[in-house]
Amino acid sequence: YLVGRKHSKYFDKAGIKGPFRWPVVGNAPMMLKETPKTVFDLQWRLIQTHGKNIRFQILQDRGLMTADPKMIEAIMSSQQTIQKNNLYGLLVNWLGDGLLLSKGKKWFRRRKIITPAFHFKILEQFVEVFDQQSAIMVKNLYDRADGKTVINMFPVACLCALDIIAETAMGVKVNAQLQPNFPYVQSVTTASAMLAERFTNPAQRLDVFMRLFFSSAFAELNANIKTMQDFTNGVISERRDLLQKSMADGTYEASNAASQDDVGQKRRMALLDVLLQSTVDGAPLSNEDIREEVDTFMFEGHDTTTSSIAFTCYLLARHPEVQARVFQEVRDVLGDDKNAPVNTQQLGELKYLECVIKESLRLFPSVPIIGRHIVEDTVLDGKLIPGNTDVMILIYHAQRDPDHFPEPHKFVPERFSSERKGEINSFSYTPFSAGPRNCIGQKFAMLEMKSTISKMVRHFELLPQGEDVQLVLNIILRSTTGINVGIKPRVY
Ligand code: HEM
Repeated sequence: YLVGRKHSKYFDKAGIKGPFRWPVVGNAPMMLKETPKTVFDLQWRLIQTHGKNIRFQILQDRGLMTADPKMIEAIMSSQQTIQKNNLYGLLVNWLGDGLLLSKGKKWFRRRKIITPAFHFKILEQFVEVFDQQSAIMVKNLYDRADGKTVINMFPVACLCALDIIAETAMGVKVNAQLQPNFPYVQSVTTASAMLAERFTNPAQRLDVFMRLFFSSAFAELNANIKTMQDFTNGVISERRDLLQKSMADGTYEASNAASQDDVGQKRRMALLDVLLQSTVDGAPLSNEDIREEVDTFMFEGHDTTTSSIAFTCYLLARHPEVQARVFQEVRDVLGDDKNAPVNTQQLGELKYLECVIKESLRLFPSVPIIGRHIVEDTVLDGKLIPGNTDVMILIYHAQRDPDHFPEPHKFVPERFSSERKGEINSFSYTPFSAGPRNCIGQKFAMLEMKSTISKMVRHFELLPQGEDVQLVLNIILRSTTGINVGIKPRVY
């Protein structure tokens, strides 16, 4: 009761309003009729009625939703507000204290150690992997390239993204695209789907309820998590042994670039190798520390890029004039040999494609909402926000705010052109978050997306086949109707 009084007092003083709250239960009754499909509309109505900062209460939990760039800036820029909220707890059995979930000193130290793993020199060697795996993706699509067959791009891009992240994070090929029933691949896809289900189904939120009412699903989820962790642990031990052996026999090269192996083949550093060589206060990271981080890359690094690759293909299929411009640029930069591999410099020259991806991430941000927990009373954008408040940053709505984006629902890649630089308020557009807790994989993701999407456009004309998307918040942004296109081989 006292917590409630304090929140009411502070929110009133800050002029933050919200929908009617019932005694004790707050806004819980309003939420009963909402689903992950209706949540975006609900938030939009709340913004229209109460403004861009909205207070809410679900039972004893008090919260603030915001789509206000000034408030978003205050939250994202501050070191005081980097703790995640309870919803992320669903991921803890798999990701442990990895970078996405950790807090306080542990997060700070880990972030410092992991940052060099995403150095440009490391990312540069991954471009070959992006290229090879996207080549497999397009090759697999040719038998459906009749211009009529409806292709849901989500599962297609998902297997490609899984192959890419496994090879770059762990240095192993899992061949998801060639043999999707490989146990590790099955476990990642099954566990991701089951976690998404838990996310959308309030009855499955708490482990105790899962254990009591969904015991077989819970056992299946845990078995899949175990399969993934056993696999990651195996890879880590193997690569630690290799590293120690090479140090012992003098063949170790402490470098962040690719080196040659015994048979003269180029050996790539995986993100995991960088972590194996890192130390905290002189001591190496333990296998368990590394496991949490590698699993975090596997999780954060595949569904997000999948969603973005799929939505970008969808938008290109439905905007032929934009697609024609992308195709022209791709031909100008990459040439007419569809199968010639692409390098980092060329990807850097695909400037219009970059605008297209950015605009696609504006309309369809893979991470449409970020949650934080404000632990102590904190002044944010001149407003005193009480401690013990859950925050939801409504990235999706901030990025469709008509005050900041004229014709907000229209797909206009030119918004991001260099001539119009500076027109977009940085905190109304944050698909990768911003500030100290932003996405560490942003550059990795951009290179990967440019590689896969340019490959699609080089090989196929994308056509507007299939149902339109029906957005649903399901950890990341997905569509209940698929993210559909048709494809026709390009002849040139
Ligand atoms: C289109 C692709 C991607 C999008 C839109 C995206 C978006 C985001 C966002 C919004 C956050 C902040 C989450 C929060 O505050 O709760 C985040 C964090 C993170 N992302 Fe990404 N991400 C993408 C790809 C990747 C990739 C490819 C990797 C790894 C290879 C990655 C690794 C991470 C990690 C480790 C964090 C946690 C960082 C920290 O808390 O210090 N992401 N990402």
